[in-house]
Amino acid sequence: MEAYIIELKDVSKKFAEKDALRNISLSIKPKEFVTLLGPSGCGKTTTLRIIGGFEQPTNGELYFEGRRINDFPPYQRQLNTVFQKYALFPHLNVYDNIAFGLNIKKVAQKEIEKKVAYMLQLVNLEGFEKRKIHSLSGGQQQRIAIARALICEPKVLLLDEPLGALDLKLRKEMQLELKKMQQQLGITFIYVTHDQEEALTMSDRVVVMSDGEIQQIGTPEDIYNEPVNQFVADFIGEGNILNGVMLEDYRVKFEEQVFPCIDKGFGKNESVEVLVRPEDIQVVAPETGMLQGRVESVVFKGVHYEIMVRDESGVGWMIHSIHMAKKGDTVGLSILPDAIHIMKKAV
Ligand SMILES: Nc1ncnc2c1ncn2[C@@H]1O[C@H](COP(=O)(O)OP(=O)(O)OP(=O)(O)O)[C@@H](O)[C@H]1O
Repeated sequence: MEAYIIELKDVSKKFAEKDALRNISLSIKPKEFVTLLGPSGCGKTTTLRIIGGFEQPTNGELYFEGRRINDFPPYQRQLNTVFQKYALFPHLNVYDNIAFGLNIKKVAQKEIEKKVAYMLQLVNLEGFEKRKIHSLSGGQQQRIAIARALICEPKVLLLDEPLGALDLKLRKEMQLELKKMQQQLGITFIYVTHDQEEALTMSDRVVVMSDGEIQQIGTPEDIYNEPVNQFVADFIGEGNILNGVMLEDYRVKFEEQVFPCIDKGFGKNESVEVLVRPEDIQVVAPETGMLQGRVESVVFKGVHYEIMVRDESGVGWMIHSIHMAKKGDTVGLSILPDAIHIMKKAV
């Protein structure tokens, strides 16, 4: 078996004068759950459409199990797509919608019955065979769309914001269900979303994109804990980012406690960005803190308090803590060296 099921090599896409994608290279392994994540307009859908064969790259190569497929039409690629809008046939019932692809292929009716039953069980809608599409909720319709896409057993399923139209609670439920389905079937999923939490919850690897380029590819832990630049740090979760810090100043500022993390290939006089996540800062007594400051605000967020502290040099710090603090109090802030992430400064 090929090491990669899908490979994009230096893929670019121009629409008129607009660069929608610039030199995208991406290798996806069989059975991986890979998510393309980024803000609106960054090129996620264009990447997916190029993989699906609905769009031709302006430059670059596309491989499926090691074979170049640039010139293959969509129906000759062993993949299928689920869109945000379910695109079901309103005049057919649930059974006929799911069976559609197999009917086209003239598969025996007995076989189709068995497979539709399995699919309905997989998407948790047993007994829905005869239901009309318009009588289903949004979540149910999307499950049918997923069943319809999976019944032909594609090797790769492309999903373009498939949960975008659902409310938050249902979305979260479906995230877990989709992940379970993907593991059960052993199919490669390439998933598009602009929701960072969704990407972190579901993916084996996340591809963070901005403005037609890949910023970082990594496991959810990698991109959360070790973002390579300010864009990724900002987009994934919340963080305190100190801009343009000189490592020398920074060492002095944190009283040498952070010296170990300077050994990461950055020069001592290099200007860098420093990221500290809000949950990695502890509010302590003023005399024991690395920094001292005044509490500016405290907001209860359900699982934690969001505390804003302005330090003596005027830098504002956001802290997530399970302990309350009092507005106006002078406090100390303590940060473990491992929680201080140094990133390349944006050019
Ligand atoms: N058919 C097209 N003609 C011209 N420009 C296009 C076309 N399709 C996409 N674009 C442009 O290419 C860029 C990338 O679009 P794309 O739809 O891939 O982004 P996206 O990250 O999926 O955004 P969203 O989350 O809003 O769907 C955008 O600037 C978009 O306007």
